[in-house]
Amino acid sequence: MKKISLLGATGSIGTQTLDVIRANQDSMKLVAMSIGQNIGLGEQMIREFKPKLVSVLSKDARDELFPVLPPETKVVFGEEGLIEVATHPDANLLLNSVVGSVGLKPTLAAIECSKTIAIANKETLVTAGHIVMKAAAEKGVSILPVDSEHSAIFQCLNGEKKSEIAKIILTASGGSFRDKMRDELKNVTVAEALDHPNWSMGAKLTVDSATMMNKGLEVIEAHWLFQLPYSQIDVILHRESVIHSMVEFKDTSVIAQLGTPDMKIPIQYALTYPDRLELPRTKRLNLSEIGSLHFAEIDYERYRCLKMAFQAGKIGGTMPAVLNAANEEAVAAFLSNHISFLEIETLVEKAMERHVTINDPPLEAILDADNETRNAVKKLIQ
Ligand SMILES: NC(=O)C1=CN([C@@H]2O[C@H](COP(=O)(O)OP(=O)(O)OC[C@H]3O[C@@H](n4cnc5c(N)ncnc54)[C@H](OP(=O)(O)O)[C@@H]3O)[C@@H](O)[C@H]2O)C=CC1
Ligand SMILES: CC(=O)[C@@H](O)[C@H](O)COP(=O)(O)O
Ligand SMILES: [Mn+2]
Repeated sequence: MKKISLLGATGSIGTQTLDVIRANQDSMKLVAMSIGQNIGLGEQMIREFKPKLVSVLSKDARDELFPVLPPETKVVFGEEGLIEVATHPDANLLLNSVVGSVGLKPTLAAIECSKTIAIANKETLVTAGHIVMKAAAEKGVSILPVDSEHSAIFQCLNGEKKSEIAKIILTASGGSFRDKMRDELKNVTVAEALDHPNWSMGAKLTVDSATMMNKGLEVIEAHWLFQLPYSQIDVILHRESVIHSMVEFKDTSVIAQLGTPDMKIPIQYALTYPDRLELPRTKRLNLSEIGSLHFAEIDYERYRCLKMAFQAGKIGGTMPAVLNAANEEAVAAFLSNHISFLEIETLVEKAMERHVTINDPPLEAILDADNETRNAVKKLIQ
């Protein structure tokens, strides 16, 4: 039985994870979960899945939720609450689908308690991949990818030798503005940015997809998950999001993983690995219906966030945490209409320029870099 702690239950990945658990109650059980501010949806979920422990964003939210819940549900809050959910003694697997670098500490705490990690929260590996992977290796804990590209590569690598990989190739849809020239991006709106051509996802990730910072975060995530240098990680534009990523081997052979753009596929695979279960309500891939698949080279001047992410990854140390923190603040400011779309990349660039990298940083140095960067970016926005 998979006994699951779920962080970010009310989000896009969280709700789809609960769909998978609901359909597989004979082999999966929700033990603990966290929500943010969506108390209404959280309450419905608690009534349906009856987790023993729930974490909410704030003490006020806990006080609002606590009286309406069954007495056997324990409600906690804040950063400590996320850690309590991630380390619940009855759980054997953490699915981390909270958004942002707030996901890092709970992941590390769960590894310490020897839980299997199904990781959707890409910011965990972007900010502290070296610490997370080392801790997981020491504890003998598996880190199973949920992100569609990383799940694809994980599936392509099944049984293959790492020494025989030439490169991994992440596919990128190009996001909401892929058919616009760079100077057409000056006045784009939040609503336009949130209109992703292929995937339905949370707001932050949908904007990241439009700037291609998402692909940049995924490049860094792949570097840590598959322990490959950046010279062996490539990105290609692929409009349809049908090929979720590929691996090219030394002998030029390429293995790709395909499927309809439905996150329930990689979520369920992470929860059932190494087995595969039926996924009844997901549309089967019909290539003759799709007709043709398209590919194009990335223009790194058009997608400067992707270029900066490669730079941050290669610099290493605290720089990826700075890239990520600046991006989180800038995207939040764009979503609340305080800055324009193109200012996102300008703010990330300024944050990277002002930062003096600390190599092989301990966790405290990463958290400091994250915090300092957020303050600096907030000042630039005022
Ligand atoms: N959506 C997708 O298809 C994919 C997502 N991912 C990654 O998975 C993660 C989640 O993405 P997604 O589901 O789209 O995001 P959503 O914005 O849809 O959901 C985020 C979840 O985190 C909660 N949350 C937000 N901020 C905080 C906080 N400060 N403390 C505690 N909880 C918080 C939200 O609570 P509430 O809503 O209640 O406020 C919600 O439950 C991201 O890292 C993303 O990059 C990776 C691949 C695909
Ligand atoms: C579904 C998923 O994994 C997202 O992270 C996806 O990668 C977004 O697609 P693009 O960033 O390619 O637009
Ligand atoms: Mn992805």
